Amino acid sequence: MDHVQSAYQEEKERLDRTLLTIDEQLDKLRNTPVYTGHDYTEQVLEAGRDQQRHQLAKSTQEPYFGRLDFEEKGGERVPLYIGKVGVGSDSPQPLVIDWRAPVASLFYSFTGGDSASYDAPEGLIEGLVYLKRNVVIRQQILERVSDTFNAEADGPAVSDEFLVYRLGENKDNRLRDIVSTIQAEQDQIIRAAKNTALIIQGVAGSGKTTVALHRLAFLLYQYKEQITAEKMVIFAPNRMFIDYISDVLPELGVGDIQQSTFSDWAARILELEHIPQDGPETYVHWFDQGKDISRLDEDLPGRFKGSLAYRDMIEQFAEGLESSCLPDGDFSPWDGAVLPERMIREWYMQEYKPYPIVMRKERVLARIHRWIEMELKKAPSAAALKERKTKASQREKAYAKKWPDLSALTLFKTMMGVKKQNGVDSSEALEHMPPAILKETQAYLKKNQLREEDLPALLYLYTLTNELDGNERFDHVVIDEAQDFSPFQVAVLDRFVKNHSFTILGDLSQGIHYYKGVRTWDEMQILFKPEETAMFALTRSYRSTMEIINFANEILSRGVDTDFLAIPVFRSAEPVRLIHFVEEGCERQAQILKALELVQQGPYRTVAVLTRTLQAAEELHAYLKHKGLDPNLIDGRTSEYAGGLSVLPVYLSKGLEFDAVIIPDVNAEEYSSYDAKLLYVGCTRALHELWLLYGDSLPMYVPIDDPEVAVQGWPTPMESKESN
Ligand SMILES: Nc1ncnc2c1ncn2[C@@H]1O[C@H](COP(=O)(O)OP(=O)(O)OP(=O)(O)O)[C@@H](O)[C@H]1O
Repeated sequence: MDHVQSAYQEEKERLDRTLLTIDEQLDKLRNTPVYTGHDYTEQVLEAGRDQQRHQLAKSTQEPYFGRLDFEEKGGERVPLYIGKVGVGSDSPQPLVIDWRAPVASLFYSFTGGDSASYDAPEGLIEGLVYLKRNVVIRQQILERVSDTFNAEADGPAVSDEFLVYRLGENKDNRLRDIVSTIQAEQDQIIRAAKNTALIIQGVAGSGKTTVALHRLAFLLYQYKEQITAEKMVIFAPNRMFIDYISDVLPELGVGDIQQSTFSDWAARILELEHIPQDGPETYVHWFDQGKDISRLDEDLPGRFKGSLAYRDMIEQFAEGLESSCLPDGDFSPWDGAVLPERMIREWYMQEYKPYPIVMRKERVLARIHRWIEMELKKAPSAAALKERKTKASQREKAYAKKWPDLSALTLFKTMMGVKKQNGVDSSEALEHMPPAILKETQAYLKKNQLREEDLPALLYLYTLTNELDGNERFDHVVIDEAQDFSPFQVAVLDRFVKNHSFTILGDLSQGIHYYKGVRTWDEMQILFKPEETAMFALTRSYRSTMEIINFANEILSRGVDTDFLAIPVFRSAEPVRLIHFVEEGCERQAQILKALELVQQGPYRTVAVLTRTLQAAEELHAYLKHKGLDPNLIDGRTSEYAGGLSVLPVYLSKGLEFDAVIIPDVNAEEYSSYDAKLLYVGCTRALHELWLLYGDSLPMYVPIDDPEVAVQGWPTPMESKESN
């Protein structure tokens, strides 16, 4: 029997034994009567049994995915089986170890060599690794056994073979977990300590979103006593993206973590009736009209309203509120009774000083109410009492109205000079506003409109004037696509999260929303003290083939000055294809259809056509439908991702991935010299195959001259056959 066969046999026997033991454990649990009484200890025990029942039922289909043979210094060599869920046993060695347990980190961090170590609660544990093995089990059937390290057979290196096999698979319409192939650079981020603002620059396809989701699952396991799922949140760029990633956490056995867009969350906190959210109109404005972005920068409303200078301006305005809130004059509930201003001021400025201003206002008004009630007791007759009560009620209401309305929205309008409020002066703050931005903001505020870019300011005003309650505070915040977030947004979120516990992930090379977001990570890092933050880089791209990554890298290095080029995993497939085609009307669409039909002959489950504009996507979608295909249009309003064939503008493809991608209209006219990043984003969406169709003039950053990275022309019939 050769090595592969004997390894398979060995694992098959071990799997049979494991499944049997899990069955026995499950039987035992199922035969234990469910406790329904009122005894608290028994209830806790029952909850534990219930969770165990669930976990065992889950692990019985695919109990583990990896094996690591480890010999702890001074101990014996033992095989450790690693799965999504830990399973105990009668012996000290668990049957299956949870992938998040300290010892399981060896499975991911070990990159070959003579010795290995991992951090355990009791300190650093050292030893030797003999074997690292991947096992694929599907519905209790052992499908594949693959050794990525075998000290006795292959020598010192860990091979990528299993990873490449996994990456070569076609994707369905959801992001998946990667527990069986987490790479060392990713594991380091997943297991990083909780109370740090981690900032991760990761190239396209380096697993940022995936790593963030695994990190949440890890944190919940590692800090189960300190944090809860409901108080963790992942901010994603849009609702469709949330749908796209929504399977990963349940696959990892984790529920209840909030997944939201910043706008949805902000609107909830601020109790806004309408959610100000960038939609198709905003995108068409910024993306479809080919802007010369060299002229734009700090004067962009999104950039200014995301800056720390703007935050400071708001802070200054909020500080001024303290002195302008209290109405002038004594309070008199009826003629002859007076509560002197001096008294009210003392309550407001001294007794209630420690509280935020909204609470101070509430407390002062409540105190005045109590004072009125005391005074009423002194009324000489029932008739006088009645009369005083009526008067007091009117005057109390009138007095309350003399205080400014401190809701965040009204304060914002006041600050912008659109609403007048007693004594509140915003002139000093407004001196810092660029006049054009102020004018534009005033114009839409007058129409009772708000924009997404105003949400950080509103939230900041809210946090400066209110006390956040426990339910509003997060244990951990993940920001995905963070290059499109502003420093001010992060500064605001920092007030909502405990201990700066952030995972902030993004890719500056994909910063296509140039009208907002950051240009360097320093813009965010300066929000934290050096000991509160750490920076990581993910440099390998796992999504796309070598051919696609090399091609996309060329676009980036020719079109943008960048330090962030992706390193591909050694996975080779079809060359990138550049096709010169006729651009006119129907002919153009017919050729896109032809490309699509050729690509769809491949074994792909998800294919996308990425157009330059929304209008082009709508037209192509209609055409393909008319031709009997079943495409899904993604237009910026879509909240579910259906997979299959998608048609969408290239700027909406960020974060998504498809087995094959076709990008039509790659012309210098459509993709100006400022759009290299946009095209880079489009190209890096493809896992296995990428076609670009162009008319007369390709943008100068597209590498047409390098046969190493792309071939030209339609595939010959021979090539089509070979590729299938
Ligand atoms: N260690 C890994 N093993 C297997 N697949 C991986 C691994 N890391 C990432 N992937 C896969 O690579 C693809 C890209 O992952 P993901 O979308 O999380 O990357 P990203 O960095 O967020 O990408 P982008 O910034 O381009 O949107 C996914 O299909 C993911 O499953």
